[in-house]
Amino acid sequence: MTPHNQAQPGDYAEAVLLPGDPLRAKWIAETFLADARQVNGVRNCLGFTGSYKGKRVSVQATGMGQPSLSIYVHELINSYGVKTLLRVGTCGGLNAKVKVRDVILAQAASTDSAIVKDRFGPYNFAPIADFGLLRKAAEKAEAAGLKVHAGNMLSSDIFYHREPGLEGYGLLPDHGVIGVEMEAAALYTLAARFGVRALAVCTMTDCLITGEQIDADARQTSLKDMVTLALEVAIEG
Ligand SMILES: O=P(O)(O)O[C@H]1O[C@H](CO)[C@@H](O)[C@H]1O
Ligand SMILES: O=c1cc[nH]c(=O)[nH]1
Repeated sequence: MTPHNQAQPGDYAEAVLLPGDPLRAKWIAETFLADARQVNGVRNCLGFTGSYKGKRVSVQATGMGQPSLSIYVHELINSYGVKTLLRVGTCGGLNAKVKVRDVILAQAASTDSAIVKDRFGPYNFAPIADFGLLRKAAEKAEAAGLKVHAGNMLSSDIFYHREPGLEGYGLLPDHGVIGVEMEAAALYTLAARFGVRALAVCTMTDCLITGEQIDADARQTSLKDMVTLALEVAIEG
């Protein structure tokens, strides 16, 4: 047990899906997992373990932002022996090629966060996805006919910028950064630090160029493709 997790050793599978939203964790457990049981409820940051296609898988909410994700991921790795971490998130779109409901595989995660910057002194560390997970996700998405984009994500500490639309993102969209969310860079940095595997898979739910958004119902259905993809990758080990 940890300050943020009441699960016992062995309660988590080696592969864990990581949504920001605790209710998404519950929805994933209820919708996709067989024999799911809740393993964590501290702060309502819900965690569940069950099975998908006969293989043991867990899902744990991380809350929003890199400090919150870092706590859950640090503990999952160091107290519960988790080896494969798959973020299943939502993101904003920074590139006209990425349409609402498309899935982004975060090949790398740029960031404005001190949580990554302060760790490396004079160096600019590049947080990157595990190549094996990324390749597997890309292959499975293609086989399933899913519209996915692999590319550079921004993990920002800021949701509401003062400037409208793309203006808050400086030169990043011109340098191939295609989406913005709030956790992947910390996830990749912790995975590198502790020698485990991580990939962030995000559904684009609001386009910062056109202002188009999907409503809550459409959000749920469109997240199904992303969650199925992440589960398929998770069970292959
Ligand atoms: O939908 P989730 O996984 O929470 O991800 C995105 O949504 C939240 C902001 O609304 C941030 O956590 C961001 O990364
Ligand atoms: O962090 C996020 C998540 C979804 N949409 C955004 O614009 N930002």
